[in-house]
Amino acid sequence: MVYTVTLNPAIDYIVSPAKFSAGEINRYQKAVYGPGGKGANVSLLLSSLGVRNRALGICAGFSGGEIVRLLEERGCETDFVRMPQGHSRINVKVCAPDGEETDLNGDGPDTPPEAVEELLQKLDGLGEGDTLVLAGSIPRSVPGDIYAAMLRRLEGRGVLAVVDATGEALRCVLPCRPFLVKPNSDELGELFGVEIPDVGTAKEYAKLLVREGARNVVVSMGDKGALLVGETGQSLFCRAVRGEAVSTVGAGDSLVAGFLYGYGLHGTLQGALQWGVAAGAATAFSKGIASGDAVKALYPRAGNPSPI
Ligand SMILES: Nc1ncnc2c1ncn2[C@@H]1O[C@H](COP(=O)(O)OP(=O)(O)O)[C@@H](O)[C@H]1O
Ligand SMILES: O=P(O)(O)OC[C@H]1O[C@](O)(COP(=O)(O)O)[C@@H](O)[C@@H]1O
Repeated sequence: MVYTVTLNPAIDYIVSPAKFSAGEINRYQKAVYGPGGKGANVSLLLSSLGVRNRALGICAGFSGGEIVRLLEERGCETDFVRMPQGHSRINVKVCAPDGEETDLNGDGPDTPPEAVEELLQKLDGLGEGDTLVLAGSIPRSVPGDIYAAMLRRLEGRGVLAVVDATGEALRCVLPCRPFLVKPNSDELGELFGVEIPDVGTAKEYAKLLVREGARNVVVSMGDKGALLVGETGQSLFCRAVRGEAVSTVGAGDSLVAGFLYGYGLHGTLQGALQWGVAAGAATAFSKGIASGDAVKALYPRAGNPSPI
């Protein structure tokens, strides 16, 4: 069974004004909104692909209730810790007519240690055959090494760990030997204080994450595609599917969901990467997270990942 954890879920509110200039009134006609936050997005797409999973996390207030309701409405099993104070964030995504996207992502509500402890206890039942996806930002009030603490708590239980995090939260999980980490190229660059202009540079720095403990690293590179570097020295690149991007919000989370779906289907990193790239594109080509059917329809257009 796959479990996703979203410490900082959100309602994603996506608007596409006819013009967008900072400092001015920008009017839009219709908004698309849905449950968001990285783990929640992974759960949404896995459910739509028919992979049984449970979305865990911490939420608060009216928006937290709505996030859970929307997830369940779309077929997800949920088990969120609900906090009595504050409210989960509403992240506004502005898609400008020139294709540029602006994200306004909140900090999230104050999250006391008791809420975190309640969540940790929910993880105690995981064991052999389970996959745990830890994804997204950590609210300020929660210790920055919480993902590493979760993985240490599960050590020796045979749980496959996937981490989509940034900065120190990512770095400190590496000694726990996660099965997969998925920075995008900007996040990988930030970790080392460098720019990642091309696949060759991405490979060089992904290898360093493997040396620090990651078993596999997927570097997502937007409309270029995605690179995988594995602990066996294997590196594969899969070019992005060509098409017109509508909104790339959730493309990275979709890549993670597609990767897990493909890994379950084929049992190979190559198959996993190809499904991941198809899923990322399917979401980039739609507003909001793509449906499982859209991912399956796009899969034949995703090229075979090849050694690089
Ligand atoms: N414009 C696009 N066209 C085709 N595929 C895309 C596009 N943007 C993203 N993708 C696919 O989705 C994956 C994840 O997107 P990316 O933007 O790198 O992740 P994140 O959302 O984490 O920044 C990419 O590796 C790519 O395969
Ligand atoms: O937790 P963070 O890093 O603030 O990110 C949250 C945002 O990222 C998303 O999960 C989308 O992530 P990706 O575009 O990286 O896949 C949104 O749903 C959400 O608003």
